[in-house]
Amino acid sequence: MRYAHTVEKVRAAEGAQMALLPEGTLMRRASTGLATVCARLLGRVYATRVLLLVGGGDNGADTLYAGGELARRGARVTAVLAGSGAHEAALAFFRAAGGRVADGAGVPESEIDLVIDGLVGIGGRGALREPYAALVRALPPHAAVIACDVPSGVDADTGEVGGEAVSADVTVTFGTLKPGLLVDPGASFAGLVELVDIGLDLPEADVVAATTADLRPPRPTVESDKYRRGVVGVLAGGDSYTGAAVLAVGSALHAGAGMVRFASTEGVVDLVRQRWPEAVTTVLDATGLDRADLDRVGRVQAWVAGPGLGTDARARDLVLAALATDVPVLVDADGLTVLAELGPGALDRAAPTVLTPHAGELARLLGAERSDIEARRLHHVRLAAETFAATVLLKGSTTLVATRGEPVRANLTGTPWLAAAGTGDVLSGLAGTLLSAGMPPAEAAATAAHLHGLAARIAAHPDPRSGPNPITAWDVLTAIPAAFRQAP
Ligand SMILES: NC(=O)C1=CN([C@@H]2O[C@H](COP(=O)(O)OP(=O)(O)OC[C@H]3O[C@@H](n4cnc5c(N)ncnc54)[C@H](O)[C@@H]3O)[C@@H](O)[C@H]2O)[C@@H](O)CC1
Ligand SMILES: [K+]
Repeated sequence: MRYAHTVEKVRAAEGAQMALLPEGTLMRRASTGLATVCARLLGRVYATRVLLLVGGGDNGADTLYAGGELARRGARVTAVLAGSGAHEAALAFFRAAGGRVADGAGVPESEIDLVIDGLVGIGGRGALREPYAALVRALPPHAAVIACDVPSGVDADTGEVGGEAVSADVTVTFGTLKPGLLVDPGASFAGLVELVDIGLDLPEADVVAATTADLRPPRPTVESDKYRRGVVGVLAGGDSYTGAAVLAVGSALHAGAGMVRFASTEGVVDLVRQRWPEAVTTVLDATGLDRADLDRVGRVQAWVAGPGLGTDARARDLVLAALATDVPVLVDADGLTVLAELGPGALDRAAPTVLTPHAGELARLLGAERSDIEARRLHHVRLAAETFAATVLLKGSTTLVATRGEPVRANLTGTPWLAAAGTGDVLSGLAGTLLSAGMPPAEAAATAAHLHGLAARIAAHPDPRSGPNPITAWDVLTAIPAAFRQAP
């Protein structure tokens, strides 16, 4: 598991440690950790050319100490002092180790093997100001970049990027991850995140991210029968869209459902039955549906409502019927459009509800601009979980899952190829199956996102010796069992 804490919690934990330790101990732990990762990335330190971007705060100080350690090992290290002042002791250490300070305030025009970004860390506020922003723009495009603690320009608490930001290959972060390293857009600037333990004693995390080793997908035991393993009901498809139903049902089947019950209009039921004879299907009327109709479909342990459902009266009736049951309900796609019209009051129910919007759907649910959702993903996913009293899975390059009173879960798997039609239907079938197996809603949603991202990677990158290939939602669906094999 990876844990991220807000700046406030980090500062409190640092303060508590600093009161116990000789002055400068934490900074030396941090900078030695940073130098170690830099040396590893360089391979051979001697005679390499390293450029430091040094801000006026302690982030710059860490960078000067790390640069000094590299200079001692024979690297040619040049520091650009970008702030109005620099940490005196760190600068003295750097010079004594053989480090050079650049004459001008710009990026020197020499060859560079590695840039260490120490402009701002957790003390950064708002968009990068000049001259810092100009330095970031002037960085050579092909140099490897290691960010100290946080890529400068990324808000450590939120991942928001208000202007110029350093695009790092690796971020070496201290004590704990910061939420902005796990949440987009910040996460996409952080590259690989390496944690240096500086001995902080931290409270509960604000954002967490599971590794594949942390996954605990439900597995059948000798006592399991199809009912106890989980029966998932799928309400999907309509006159306009039929593929979504086929994908959601197929995904639920591949994710290990004991049984998938599917209900829709006759044409869609025919299609699903042809493709998935394993599914148990029911034809429902097009009008006047309510909870009694769902009872007729049969007992389920969770409902998935929405993929390809349309947004007409029938869709609304079906969503409301599912919400009127006493089992967990996942609302996706068209179901979310229907829900945006019904409002949060429709989710006043005892059993858990999971919503799986992309940024556009969440914008409709919250009455916000899509661009604002994308710029402030952490804020909006939390707001949605509060407003709708539901578990909210916000899709995107890093998917987030929020539930009231719990840390937000960030997903680390996936591939840009996943941005393809139908992959959302696959995710909802998968998450619905995990819900029906009895997983708590946030864990079911996060585990589904993780497996979905793994399946996409397996499909897009079947051979590690060659590059990735485009994928369809169908490829993701059929790779779900392979994704399960990677979990412990
Ligand atoms: N506090 C501690 O005990 C430790 C701190 N450490 C390091 O210290 C860093 C925090 O240091 P500071 O609190 O000094 O803060 P930073 O060094 O992160 O940033 C503060 C400086 O950046 C400037 N600044 C803030 N926002 C800016 C913007 N948008 N544009 C331009 N300049 C901006 C401020 O004016 C100030 O000079 C951590 O990120 C980490 O690197 C580590 O050494 C571990 C121990
Ligand atoms: K930095």
